[in-house]
Amino acid sequence: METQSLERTAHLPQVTEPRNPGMDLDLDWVRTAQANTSAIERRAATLPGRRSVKKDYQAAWLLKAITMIDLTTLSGDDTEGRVRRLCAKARQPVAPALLDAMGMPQITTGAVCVYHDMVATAVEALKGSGIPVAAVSTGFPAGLSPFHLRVAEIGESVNAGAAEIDIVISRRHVLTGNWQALYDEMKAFRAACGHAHVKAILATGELGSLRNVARAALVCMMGGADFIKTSTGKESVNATLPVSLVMIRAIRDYYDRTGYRVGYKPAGGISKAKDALVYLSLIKDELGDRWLQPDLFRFGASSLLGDIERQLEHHVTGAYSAGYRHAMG
Ligand SMILES: O=C[C@H](O)COP(=O)(O)O
Repeated sequence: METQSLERTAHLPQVTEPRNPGMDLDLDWVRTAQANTSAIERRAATLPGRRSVKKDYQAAWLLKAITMIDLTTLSGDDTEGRVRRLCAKARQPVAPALLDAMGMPQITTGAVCVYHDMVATAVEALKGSGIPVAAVSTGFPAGLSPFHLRVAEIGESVNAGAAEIDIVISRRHVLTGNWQALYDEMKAFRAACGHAHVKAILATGELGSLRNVARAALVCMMGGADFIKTSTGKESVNATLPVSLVMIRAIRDYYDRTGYRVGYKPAGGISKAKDALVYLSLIKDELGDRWLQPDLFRFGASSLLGDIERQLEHHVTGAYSAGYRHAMG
C-alpha cells in the first residue's frame, strides 16, 4: 500500500452505498461459478508474507481498521454490564493520550455486534454516537430453529433498534445444491429486515468446498444481501484467506454484472493487527479503495481491538525513542 492511497482513503467522507436490491435467481450463473482451489490457495499463501503497509503508515492503517470493526460479544454469559463496557469501548476505542501523541482525532468502531437480548442495552449505551448496533439472528449460530421463528427474530431485533442484522443461512441448502431454497430464504430474511442492513453469514467452514462458497455467495447477493460474511465465529474453521479471496471475487463479479456493491465481513478468529493489515491489503488489491470504508467492509472480531491497541502503543513508544535517539545524535 502506498501513502497516496492511504491519504485518499483515510479522509474520505463517510458515504453510504445504495442498498443491493438483489435480482432474479440466475441458476446458470450459480451452476457455472467456479473456484480453482489450488490457484486460490497458492495466491492466499503469498499474502501474509508480503509487506502490505510501509512501517511509517502502519499506525494510520490500524486506526482505519478500528473504524471497520464490528466490536463483538457473543457469549452465553453476556450481561448488560459487559455490553455497556463494550459500547463504551466502541465509542472510545483508543486512549485519547495515544491519539494525541499521534496527532489523530478520536474515532469509533464500525458497529457493536450482540445477540438479540442485548440489543436494547447496546442501543441505549450508544445513543448519540452514530454507532450502529448489529444483531446476530435467525437462530444464530446453527440456524436450525423453525423458519417462522427465524423470520420473527429479525423483526424483534429491528424493533429493539438494531440497524444491522447478521443472519445465518441454512447450510443444508448449499450442501444439497438447493439454490432456490437458499435464494427464497435470503429474500425472506432481507424483507424481514426492512430498513435494517442485512449481512448474510455463509458459515464457510461448513460448506464443504470453495466452489460451494462461491455459489452460496452469489445466491445470497442475488437474494439481496447488503454484506456477505464468512462465519459465525463458532464453526471449527472461521475466516480464512482462501475463503476471503473466493467471496470478494464473487462480490466483484456481482458488481460487474449489476452495478451494486456488496460489503464484505470476515469474522471469527481474526485477533492480530498484522492479520487485519493483510485483509485490508487484499481488499485494496482485489476490490479497490472504495471497499475500504465501514459501509462496505467490516471485521467481525471480539479481540482484534486489543492487539491493535498494543501495536499502536508500541508505535508511539518507538516513535518517541527514535525521536530521542535523533535528538541526542
Ligand atoms: O461475528 C463475529 C465473530 O463471532 C467474532 O469471532 P471472534 O470472537 O473469534 O473474534
